Amino acid sequence: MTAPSPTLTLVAAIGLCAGIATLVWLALATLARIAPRASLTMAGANAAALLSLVLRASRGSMPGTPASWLGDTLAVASAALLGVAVMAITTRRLHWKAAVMVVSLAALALLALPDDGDLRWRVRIISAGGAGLLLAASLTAWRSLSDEAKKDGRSTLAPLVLPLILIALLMAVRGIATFIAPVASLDVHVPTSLNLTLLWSALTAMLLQNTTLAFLVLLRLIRRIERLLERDPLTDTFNRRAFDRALADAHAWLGRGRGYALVMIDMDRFKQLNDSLGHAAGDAALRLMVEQLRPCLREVDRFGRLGGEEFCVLLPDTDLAGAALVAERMRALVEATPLRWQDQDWPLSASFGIAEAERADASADAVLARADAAMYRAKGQGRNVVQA
Ligand SMILES: Nc1nc2c(ncn2[C@@H]2O[C@H](COP(=O)(O)OP(=O)(O)OP(=O)(O)O)[C@@H](O)[C@H]2O)c(=O)[nH]1
Repeated sequence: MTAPSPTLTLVAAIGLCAGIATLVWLALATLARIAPRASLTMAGANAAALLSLVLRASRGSMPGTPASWLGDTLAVASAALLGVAVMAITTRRLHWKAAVMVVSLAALALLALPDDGDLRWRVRIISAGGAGLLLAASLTAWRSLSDEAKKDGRSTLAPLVLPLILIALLMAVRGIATFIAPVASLDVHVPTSLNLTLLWSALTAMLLQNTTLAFLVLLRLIRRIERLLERDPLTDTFNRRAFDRALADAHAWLGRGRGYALVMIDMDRFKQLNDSLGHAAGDAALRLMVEQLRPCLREVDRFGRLGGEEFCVLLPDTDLAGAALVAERMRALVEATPLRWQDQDWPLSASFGIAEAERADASADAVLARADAAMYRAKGQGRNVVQA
């Protein structure tokens, strides 16, 4: 009995990985319902890779048949689906259009090629289409993850897409190799050292792309759970626990020379609004106020809901004068934007209290108490004012 050729063994290993990955992603999408759209797309990417491998491996026995063309097209489709899955996980949207367009163009180009045994243009089309789509998807994912991290004030997950950029580069290298390597060696069945290297790279890429995507799905789930634990569901501001943690962190920096200020915000005559228009209108007013005030804040600022209609903004590296400016801008904005409810305008206003952290403050609670006292002074002065 003769030993199987090393290239065939590697092709079988890649196929096995693609088959197992298809089943795992299908189970994630349908049984566990974890990131179902992205998981289903990943199942599609692996299934397309497996089918493409089988069809392209049998090219020798059925040259020039539709099966051979389908195998090449599926190779591009697999990379396209991988790109769509990456973007689905990172941007939470399915970007199909560019993928469908590139795969269709590649399919047409592959159809137009003469079947004379010269694989150079086939490999170039597959490499260019696959590498281009995957690179574009990875860069979009990178941008989306970076933007999200800036918004949430967390470290970015963007480097997680680096393995996918590497895979896109490997695909490009495969295309470039067609300009250098002898024509006869482009058939992967021929066990040249170039083909063995390419097949090992493809096996690594197959494992890498699935583990990278699984990692992204997992981290996204963790981030979502963290977000649920630290956000107020009505206004999407920090809840009391998360705000207290941010405040304690800011206070710890005070000893190292980085100050901060607080702006306490309390809506005026909110009970009256609730009693007159109903609780739903009260909720809408809280959401409206938060939406209005968000543009006043920097990425480093923290907006928290302390309870009911009371909010607090933490302004790092800010003194009392800076906090007064921000608070006055906020006060004017709330006053200028009435709540539109059932075709009627209900005027809104809020009272503001500001305080700057001082080295003598033993804890953040002392600063919070000063801002709270200032806010109550604002209420006492007839509301809709800023007090220090
Ligand atoms: N709609 C709505 N109302 C809430 C929420 N949380 C607290 N409230 C209501 O907010 C009202 C707060 O009333 P008060 O503390 O008397 O304050 P106020 O009417 O704004 O009076 P001043 O602060 O003195 O101007 C209460 O009626 C609470 O029931 C909420 O999440 N949604």
